[in-house]
Amino acid sequence: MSDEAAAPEGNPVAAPDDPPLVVEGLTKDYGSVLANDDVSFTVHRGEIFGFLGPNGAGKSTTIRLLLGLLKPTAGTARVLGADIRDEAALTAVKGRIGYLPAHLGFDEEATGKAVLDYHGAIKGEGRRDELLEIFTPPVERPIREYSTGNKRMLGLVQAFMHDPELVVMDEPTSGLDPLKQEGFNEFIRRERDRGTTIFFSSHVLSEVRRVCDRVGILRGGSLVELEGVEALLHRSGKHVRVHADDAAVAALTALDGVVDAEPFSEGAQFIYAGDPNALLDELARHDIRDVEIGEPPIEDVFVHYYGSEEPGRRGPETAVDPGDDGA
Ligand SMILES: Nc1ncnc2c1ncn2[C@@H]1O[C@H](COP(=O)(O)OP(=O)(O)OP(=O)(O)O)[C@@H](O)[C@H]1O
Repeated sequence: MSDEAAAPEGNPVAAPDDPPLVVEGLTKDYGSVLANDDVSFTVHRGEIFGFLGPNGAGKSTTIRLLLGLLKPTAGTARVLGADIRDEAALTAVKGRIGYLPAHLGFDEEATGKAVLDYHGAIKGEGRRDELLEIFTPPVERPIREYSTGNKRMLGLVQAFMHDPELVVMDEPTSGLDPLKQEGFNEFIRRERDRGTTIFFSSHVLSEVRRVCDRVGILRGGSLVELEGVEALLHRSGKHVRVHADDAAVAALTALDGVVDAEPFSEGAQFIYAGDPNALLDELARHDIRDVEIGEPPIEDVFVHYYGSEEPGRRGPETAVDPGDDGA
Protein backbone atom coordinates (compact mmCIF):
# COMPACT_ATOMS: atom_id res chain seq x y z
CA MET A 1 0.00 0.00 0.00
CA SER A 2 1.36 3.44 -0.86
CA ASP A 3 1.83 6.14 1.76
CA GLU A 4 -0.94 8.13 0.15
CA ALA A 5 -3.43 5.29 0.39
CA ALA A 6 -2.41 4.65 4.00
CA ALA A 7 -2.91 8.25 5.06
CA PRO A 8 -6.03 8.77 7.17
CA GLU A 9 -8.63 11.13 5.81
CA GLY A 10 -7.70 14.74 6.47
CA ASN A 11 -4.08 13.76 7.03
CA PRO A 12 -2.59 13.51 3.56
CA VAL A 13 0.99 12.47 3.08
CA ALA A 14 2.71 14.13 0.14
CA ALA A 15 4.47 11.75 -2.20
CA PRO A 16 8.25 12.23 -1.86
CA ASP A 17 8.51 13.98 -5.22
CA ASP A 18 5.56 16.30 -4.62
CA PRO A 19 6.64 19.94 -4.34
CA PRO A 20 6.56 20.97 -0.66
CA LEU A 21 4.73 24.20 -1.45
CA VAL A 22 2.14 24.68 -4.18
CA VAL A 23 0.25 27.98 -4.17
CA GLU A 24 -2.80 28.18 -6.42
CA GLY A 25 -4.73 31.40 -6.99
CA LEU A 26 -4.27 32.49 -3.38
CA THR A 27 -6.38 35.54 -2.65
CA LYS A 28 -6.89 37.48 0.58
CA ASP A 29 -9.25 40.40 0.67
CA TYR A 30 -9.17 42.35 3.94
CA GLY A 31 -12.13 44.39 2.76
CA SER A 32 -10.40 47.65 1.98
CA VAL A 33 -7.16 46.05 0.81
CA LEU A 34 -6.73 43.17 -1.60
CA ALA A 35 -3.53 41.92 0.07
CA ASN A 36 -3.07 38.81 -2.12
CA ASP A 37 -4.61 38.72 -5.57
CA ASP A 38 -4.61 35.35 -7.33
CA VAL A 39 -1.04 34.42 -6.31
CA SER A 40 0.29 31.15 -7.77
CA PHE A 41 3.76 29.60 -7.56
CA THR A 42 5.49 26.36 -6.65
CA VAL A 43 8.50 25.84 -4.42
CA HIS A 44 10.49 22.70 -5.21
CA ARG A 45 12.10 20.34 -2.76
CA GLY A 46 15.58 21.43 -1.67
CA GLU A 47 15.54 24.96 -3.04
CA ILE A 48 15.87 28.36 -1.41
CA PHE A 49 12.99 30.46 -2.64
CA GLY A 50 12.99 34.19 -1.95
CA PHE A 51 9.68 36.00 -1.70
CA LEU A 52 10.57 39.55 -2.52
CA GLY A 53 8.53 42.72 -2.41
CA PRO A 54 8.42 46.22 -1.00
CA ASN A 55 6.73 47.02 2.31
CA GLY A 56 3.03 46.30 2.21
CA ALA A 57 3.26 44.10 -0.91
CA GLY A 58 1.41 41.27 0.84
CA LYS A 59 4.30 38.93 1.73
CA SER A 60 3.33 38.45 5.38
CA THR A 61 -0.25 37.83 4.34
CA THR A 62 0.84 34.99 2.02
CA ILE A 63 3.03 33.50 4.74
CA ARG A 64 0.28 33.67 7.36
CA LEU A 65 -2.15 32.06 4.91
CA LEU A 66 0.35 29.25 4.31
CA LEU A 67 0.62 28.61 8.05
CA GLY A 68 -3.17 28.56 8.48
CA LEU A 69 -3.10 31.76 10.59
CA LEU A 70 -5.42 33.46 8.11
CA LYS A 71 -8.09 31.99 5.89
CA PRO A 72 -7.98 32.69 2.13
CA THR A 73 -10.81 34.55 0.46
CA ALA A 74 -10.25 32.40 -2.64
CA GLY A 75 -7.67 29.96 -3.98
CA THR A 76 -5.57 27.70 -1.84
CA ALA A 77 -2.14 26.20 -1.24
CA ARG A 78 -0.76 22.79 -0.41
CA VAL A 79 1.95 22.72 2.22
CA LEU A 80 3.71 19.34 2.43
CA GLY A 81 0.59 17.95 0.74
CA ALA A 82 -1.88 19.49 3.19
CA ASP A 83 -4.54 21.85 1.87
CA ILE A 84 -4.34 25.02 3.97
CA ARG A 85 -8.15 25.16 4.13
CA ASP A 86 -8.14 21.79 5.91
CA GLU A 87 -7.18 22.59 9.50
CA ALA A 88 -6.70 18.96 10.54
CA ALA A 89 -4.47 18.23 7.54
CA LEU A 90 -2.37 21.30 8.18
CA THR A 91 -2.02 20.50 11.88
CA ALA A 92 -0.86 17.00 10.94
CA VAL A 93 2.09 18.34 8.92
CA LYS A 94 3.04 21.22 11.25
CA GLY A 95 5.70 19.13 13.01
CA ARG A 96 7.57 18.93 9.69
CA ILE A 97 7.47 22.69 9.15
CA GLY A 98 9.69 25.34 10.72
CA TYR A 99 8.23 28.85 11.03
CA LEU A 100 9.85 32.15 11.86
CA PRO A 101 7.25 34.94 12.04
CA ALA A 102 8.11 38.57 11.35
CA HIS A 103 7.00 39.64 14.81
CA LEU A 104 8.37 37.36 17.47
CA GLY A 105 5.79 37.28 20.22
CA PHE A 106 7.89 35.57 22.88
CA ASP A 107 6.88 35.81 26.53
CA GLU A 108 9.11 38.67 27.71
CA GLU A 109 9.52 37.23 31.20
CA ALA A 110 10.62 33.76 30.02
CA THR A 111 14.28 32.97 29.39
CA GLY A 112 15.41 31.90 25.91
CA LYS A 113 16.04 28.46 27.38
CA ALA A 114 12.43 28.21 28.62
CA VAL A 115 11.13 29.21 25.18
CA LEU A 116 13.24 26.54 23.50
CA ASP A 117 12.24 23.93 26.14
CA TYR A 118 8.59 24.70 25.44
CA HIS A 119 8.87 24.43 21.64
CA GLY A 120 11.22 21.46 21.94
CA ALA A 121 8.69 19.52 24.02
CA ILE A 122 6.05 20.04 21.30
CA LYS A 123 8.05 19.57 18.11
CA GLY A 124 11.41 18.07 19.05
CA GLU A 125 14.80 19.67 19.52
CA GLY A 126 17.37 17.26 18.08
CA ARG A 127 19.46 20.06 16.57
CA ARG A 128 19.14 22.59 19.37
CA ASP A 129 22.74 22.52 20.64
CA GLU A 130 24.23 22.57 17.15
CA LEU A 131 22.08 25.59 16.24
CA LEU A 132 22.95 27.43 19.44
CA GLU A 133 26.58 27.34 18.32
CA ILE A 134 25.70 29.06 15.04
CA PHE A 135 23.10 31.51 16.33
CA THR A 136 24.04 32.63 19.78
CA PRO A 137 21.12 34.14 21.71
CA PRO A 138 21.87 34.53 25.45
CA VAL A 139 19.54 31.69 26.44
CA GLU A 140 19.95 32.10 30.20
CA ARG A 141 18.59 35.66 30.11
CA PRO A 142 14.91 36.73 30.03
CA ILE A 143 13.60 37.77 26.62
CA ARG A 144 12.93 41.32 27.85
CA GLU A 145 16.70 41.84 27.91
CA TYR A 146 17.14 40.64 24.32
CA SER A 147 18.06 42.91 21.43
CA THR A 148 16.07 42.55 18.20
CA GLY A 149 18.92 40.49 16.73
CA ASN A 150 19.01 38.18 19.76
CA LYS A 151 15.26 37.57 19.46
CA ARG A 152 15.67 36.79 15.77
CA MET A 153 18.45 34.32 16.54
CA LEU A 154 16.34 32.61 19.18
CA GLY A 155 13.55 32.43 16.61
CA LEU A 156 15.91 30.83 14.09
CA VAL A 157 16.97 28.16 16.59
CA GLN A 158 13.31 27.51 17.37
CA ALA A 159 12.43 27.30 13.65
CA PHE A 160 15.14 24.77 12.76
CA MET A 161 15.75 22.70 15.91
CA HIS A 162 13.26 19.92 15.08
CA ASP A 163 14.94 19.44 11.68
CA PRO A 164 11.91 20.39 9.56
CA GLU A 165 11.57 19.51 5.86
CA LEU A 166 10.21 22.94 5.01
CA VAL A 167 11.09 26.21 6.72
CA VAL A 168 8.98 29.33 6.16
CA MET A 169 10.47 32.60 7.39
CA ASP A 170 9.13 36.15 7.33
CA GLU A 171 12.01 38.66 7.03
CA PRO A 172 14.45 36.35 8.85
CA THR A 173 17.45 38.65 8.77
CA SER A 174 15.84 41.87 9.96
CA GLY A 175 17.77 43.02 13.01
CA LEU A 176 20.80 40.78 12.34
CA ASP A 177 24.16 42.49 12.00
CA PRO A 178 26.10 41.86 8.74
CA LEU A 179 28.22 39.10 10.27
CA LYS A 180 25.18 37.22 11.57
CA GLN A 181 23.45 37.80 8.24
CA GLU A 182 26.34 36.18 6.42
CA GLY A 183 26.26 33.33 8.97
CA PHE A 184 22.56 32.96 8.23
CA ASN A 185 23.21 32.85 4.47
CA GLU A 186 25.86 30.15 4.86
CA PHE A 187 23.60 28.21 7.19
CA ILE A 188 20.61 28.14 4.86
CA ARG A 189 22.82 27.14 1.92
CA ARG A 190 24.01 24.16 3.98
CA GLU A 191 20.43 23.34 4.94
CA ARG A 192 19.41 23.47 1.29
CA ASP A 193 22.29 21.13 0.42
CA ARG A 194 20.99 18.57 2.91
CA GLY A 195 17.57 18.72 1.26
CA THR A 196 15.63 21.22 3.37
CA THR A 197 13.29 23.48 1.45
CA ILE A 198 13.55 27.13 2.46
CA PHE A 199 10.98 29.82 1.73
CA PHE A 200 11.57 33.31 3.06
CA SER A 201 10.37 36.82 2.50
CA SER A 202 12.56 39.87 2.18
CA HIS A 203 12.41 43.40 0.88
CA VAL A 204 16.18 43.44 0.40
CA LEU A 205 17.08 42.63 -3.18
CA SER A 206 20.77 42.11 -2.44
CA GLU A 207 19.93 39.52 0.20
CA VAL A 208 17.79 37.34 -2.04
CA ARG A 209 20.27 37.70 -4.89
CA ARG A 210 23.07 36.33 -2.77
CA VAL A 211 21.34 33.32 -1.41
CA CYS A 212 18.20 32.30 -3.31
CA ASP A 213 17.87 29.78 -6.12
CA ARG A 214 14.64 31.35 -7.33
CA VAL A 215 12.70 34.47 -6.55
CA GLY A 216 9.04 35.43 -6.68
CA ILE A 217 8.32 39.14 -6.70
CA LEU A 218 5.13 40.33 -5.11
CA ARG A 219 3.88 43.80 -5.73
CA GLY A 220 0.55 45.26 -4.68
CA GLY A 221 -0.68 41.78 -3.78
CA SER A 222 0.12 40.26 -7.19
CA LEU A 223 3.01 38.08 -8.22
CA VAL A 224 4.67 40.16 -10.91
CA GLU A 225 7.67 37.98 -11.61
CA LEU A 226 8.92 34.51 -10.98
CA GLU A 227 12.38 33.81 -12.17
CA GLY A 228 15.90 32.71 -11.40
CA VAL A 229 18.18 35.02 -9.51
CA GLU A 230 20.56 35.38 -12.47
CA ALA A 231 17.78 36.63 -14.73
CA LEU A 232 16.61 39.04 -12.08
CA LEU A 233 20.15 40.28 -11.59
CA HIS A 234 20.56 40.80 -15.30
CA ARG A 235 17.36 42.80 -15.61
CA SER A 236 17.75 44.98 -12.57
CA GLY A 237 20.69 47.04 -13.79
CA LYS A 238 23.17 48.89 -11.59
CA HIS A 239 22.88 52.03 -9.60
CA VAL A 240 25.69 54.34 -10.66
CA ARG A 241 26.72 57.48 -8.79
CA VAL A 242 29.48 59.47 -10.38
CA HIS A 243 31.32 62.64 -9.39
CA ALA A 244 32.63 64.30 -12.57
CA ASP A 245 32.38 67.46 -14.67
CA ASP A 246 29.39 68.36 -16.86
CA ALA A 247 30.89 66.95 -20.08
CA ALA A 248 31.48 63.56 -18.46
CA VAL A 249 27.99 63.54 -16.94
CA ALA A 250 26.43 64.39 -20.32
CA ALA A 251 28.35 61.59 -22.09
CA LEU A 252 27.63 59.01 -19.42
CA THR A 253 23.92 59.76 -19.13
CA ALA A 254 23.59 59.57 -22.93
CA LEU A 255 24.70 55.93 -22.96
CA ASP A 256 22.20 53.28 -24.07
CA GLY A 257 20.69 51.63 -21.03
CA VAL A 258 20.71 54.69 -18.76
CA VAL A 259 17.42 55.43 -17.05
CA ASP A 260 16.32 57.87 -14.41
CA ALA A 261 19.39 60.10 -14.55
CA GLU A 262 19.43 62.62 -11.72
CA PRO A 263 22.10 65.30 -11.79
CA PHE A 264 23.41 66.81 -8.56
CA SER A 265 25.90 69.62 -7.96
CA GLU A 266 29.06 67.53 -8.52
CA GLY A 267 27.84 64.82 -10.83
CA ALA A 268 24.88 62.53 -11.41
CA GLN A 269 23.32 59.23 -10.45
CA PHE A 270 21.42 56.87 -12.71
CA ILE A 271 20.33 53.28 -13.23
CA TYR A 272 22.37 51.50 -15.88
CA ALA A 273 21.06 48.38 -17.57
CA GLY A 274 23.30 48.48 -20.66
CA ASP A 275 26.56 46.78 -21.62
CA PRO A 276 28.98 47.09 -18.66
CA ASN A 277 31.95 47.52 -21.03
CA ALA A 278 30.36 50.57 -22.63
CA LEU A 279 29.99 52.15 -19.19
CA LEU A 280 33.58 51.34 -18.21
CA ASP A 281 34.92 52.65 -21.56
CA GLU A 282 33.04 55.92 -21.14
CA LEU A 283 34.22 56.30 -17.54
CA ALA A 284 37.82 55.77 -18.69
CA ARG A 285 37.52 58.66 -21.18
CA HIS A 286 36.91 61.24 -18.48
CA ASP A 287 38.47 62.61 -15.34
CA ILE A 288 36.24 60.90 -12.77
CA ARG A 289 36.58 62.19 -9.21
CA ASP A 290 34.61 59.32 -7.67
CA VAL A 291 32.30 56.54 -8.80
CA GLU A 292 30.09 54.04 -6.99
CA ILE A 293 28.45 51.18 -8.85
CA GLY A 294 26.02 49.15 -6.77
CA GLU A 295 22.62 47.57 -6.65
CA PRO A 296 19.57 49.67 -7.33
CA PRO A 297 17.11 50.11 -4.47
CA ILE A 298 14.32 47.58 -4.81
CA GLU A 299 11.74 50.33 -5.31
CA ASP A 300 13.67 51.46 -8.41
CA VAL A 301 13.61 47.94 -9.79
CA PHE A 302 9.87 47.86 -9.41
CA VAL A 303 9.30 51.26 -10.90
CA HIS A 304 11.60 50.75 -13.88
CA TYR A 305 10.79 47.21 -14.78
CA TYR A 306 7.24 46.69 -13.69
CA GLY A 307 5.67 50.15 -14.02
CA SER A 308 4.64 52.51 -11.26
CA GLU A 309 1.02 51.41 -10.98
CA GLU A 310 0.44 48.90 -8.22
CA PRO A 311 -1.52 45.98 -9.61
CA GLY A 312 -4.26 44.35 -7.56
CA ARG A 313 -4.71 47.23 -5.12
CA ARG A 314 -7.72 49.30 -4.49
CA GLY A 315 -8.44 52.06 -2.07
CA PRO A 316 -6.14 53.55 0.52
CA GLU A 317 -4.36 51.29 2.96
CA THR A 318 -6.11 50.98 6.26
CA ALA A 319 -4.92 50.25 9.74
CA VAL A 320 -4.22 46.63 10.55
CA ASP A 321 -7.21 44.90 12.01
CA PRO A 322 -5.89 42.39 14.53
CA GLY A 323 -9.31 40.79 14.80
CA ASP A 324 -9.03 39.48 11.24
CA ASP A 325 -6.72 36.56 12.06
CA GLY A 326 -8.35 33.27 11.26
CA ALA A 327 -11.46 35.01 9.98
N1 LIG B 1 -5.34 42.35 9.30
C1 LIG B 1 -5.35 43.25 8.32
N2 LIG B 1 -6.44 44.00 8.05
C2 LIG B 1 -6.47 44.89 7.04
N3 LIG B 1 -5.41 45.12 6.21
C3 LIG B 1 -4.30 44.42 6.44
C4 LIG B 1 -4.19 43.46 7.49
N4 LIG B 1 -2.94 42.91 7.47
C5 LIG B 1 -2.30 43.51 6.44
N5 LIG B 1 -3.10 44.40 5.83
C6 LIG B 1 -2.77 45.22 4.65
O1 LIG B 1 -2.49 44.33 3.59
C7 LIG B 1 -1.40 44.80 2.81
C8 LIG B 1 -0.30 43.75 2.78
O2 LIG B 1 0.28 43.67 4.09
P1 LIG B 1 1.42 42.60 4.42
O3 LIG B 1 1.77 42.78 5.86
O4 LIG B 1 1.00 41.26 3.97
O5 LIG B 1 2.60 43.12 3.48
P2 LIG B 1 4.19 42.80 3.55
O6 LIG B 1 4.63 42.65 2.14
O7 LIG B 1 4.44 41.68 4.47
O8 LIG B 1 4.75 44.15 4.14
P3 LIG B 1 6.03 44.41 5.09
O9 LIG B 1 7.25 44.11 4.28
O10 LIG B 1 5.89 45.88 5.39
O11 LIG B 1 5.88 43.54 6.30
C9 LIG B 1 -0.99 46.12 3.43
O12 LIG B 1 -1.65 47.14 2.71
C10 LIG B 1 -1.50 46.04 4.84
O13 LIG B 1 -1.79 47.32 5.36
